[in-house]
Amino acid sequence: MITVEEARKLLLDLVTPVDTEQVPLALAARRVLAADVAATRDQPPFAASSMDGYALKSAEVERHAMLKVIGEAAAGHRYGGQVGAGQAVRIFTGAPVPDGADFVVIQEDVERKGDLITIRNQPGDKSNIRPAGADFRVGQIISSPRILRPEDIALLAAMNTPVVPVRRKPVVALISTGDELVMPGEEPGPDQIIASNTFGLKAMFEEACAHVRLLPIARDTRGSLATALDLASGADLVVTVGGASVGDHDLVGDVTSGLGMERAFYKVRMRPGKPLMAGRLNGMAMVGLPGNPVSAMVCGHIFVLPMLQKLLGLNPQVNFHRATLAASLSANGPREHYMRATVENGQITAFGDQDSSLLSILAQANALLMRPPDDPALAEGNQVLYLPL
Ligand SMILES: Nc1nc2c(c(=O)[nH]1)N[C@H]1C(S)=C(S)[C@@H](COP(=O)(O)OP(=O)(O)OC[C@H]3O[C@@H](n4cnc5c(N)ncnc54)[C@H](O)[C@@H]3O)O[C@H]1N2
Ligand code: MOO
Repeated sequence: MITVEEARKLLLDLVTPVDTEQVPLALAARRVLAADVAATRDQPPFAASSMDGYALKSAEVERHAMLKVIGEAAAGHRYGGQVGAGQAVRIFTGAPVPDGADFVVIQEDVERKGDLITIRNQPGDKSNIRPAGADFRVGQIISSPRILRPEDIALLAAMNTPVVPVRRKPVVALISTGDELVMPGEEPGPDQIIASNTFGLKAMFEEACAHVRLLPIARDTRGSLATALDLASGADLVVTVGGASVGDHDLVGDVTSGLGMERAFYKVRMRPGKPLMAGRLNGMAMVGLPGNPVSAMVCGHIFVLPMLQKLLGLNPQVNFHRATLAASLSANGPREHYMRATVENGQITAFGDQDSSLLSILAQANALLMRPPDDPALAEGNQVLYLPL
């Protein structure tokens, strides 16, 4: 059996970055920027007032000075003239500072009567002027690749970028397998349960910027599975859930082999998630996840998310954090173990029952505590690694 690290490497070898597309800025949030974007203007494009007040010459700023107001500059409407000695221009936040002025006295420090102002309080040294280009200059770059956050979107907008080059969303076809499954909302028969994995995985992959095609549940027959796999064609990645183990009704391995899959590996030294398989099927990367609900979700985090990152042109990574054990742990077996756990204030506690069918415990967890293979028993207070959920 191969290690988690080896499996991840083989999985990443199955995918290459998808092509790019142009999307309107308003639809670019959470997409992956595919090329550097350069500012096409300076911001602000002119020296601008940062306060409401009066623009004048700094040399004339002193308590009791009296100046004549000769005009007004508002945001979007500059004052076209020149500010001379003894003169001031009424100015508002965001307005271009008129020629001749190099200081803005805030209106709270001024008393106005008609066209005359008197500086009542000594203004500080701050000029209240933002120089042209203070925020960014023409040519300043937003570098790719990056997932566009609302903060990046605001900057792209300010740089006057109405259309943004992003990676197309990788298409993931998701197939649940099993006679026991019905869709949420359907009436399950007495021996049936509700398909949960595909919905959890769909949410996970969509959060990672994939376009997910949820295909009909494949029944435990070769024909049904082959039909579902056929419906997957055209996807960048096909993910099956269940039917990966050794039981008589676990058909994914057989059926994909029959369809010509070049298998990359089967089985990983990991818990949960041992019966994981992967390969290349009809030009698509194919991952067969184990059916146990927690196994499928954990494998989604550990293996499929890095594949999506690579498809999106990002550097694939699984970022472990460190925490202190709040309760002791018994020795680990030979498989790398991902334990559902809660982290609070740097203290981590694994749940007592780690059965891979227990979604209710997964939903309470906010971390997967990682135990390396053959890790010895650990006392409270030891440092461990975990993945935040
Ligand atoms: N003799 C052995 N039996 C099993 C082994 C083994 O090594 N030898 N491995 C166990 C491990 S570990 C896992 S994990 C499971 C994986 O089995 P499959 O991938 O074949 O999954 P299924 O048998 O189809 O289902 C397992 C379990 O999960 C439920 N399931 C499946 N799909 C869904 C879904 N979409 N939503 C909700 N629940 C789902 C299914 O009903 C089963 O209860 O094999 C062990 N057995
Ligand atoms: O790997 Mo199974 O995923 O241990 O439950």
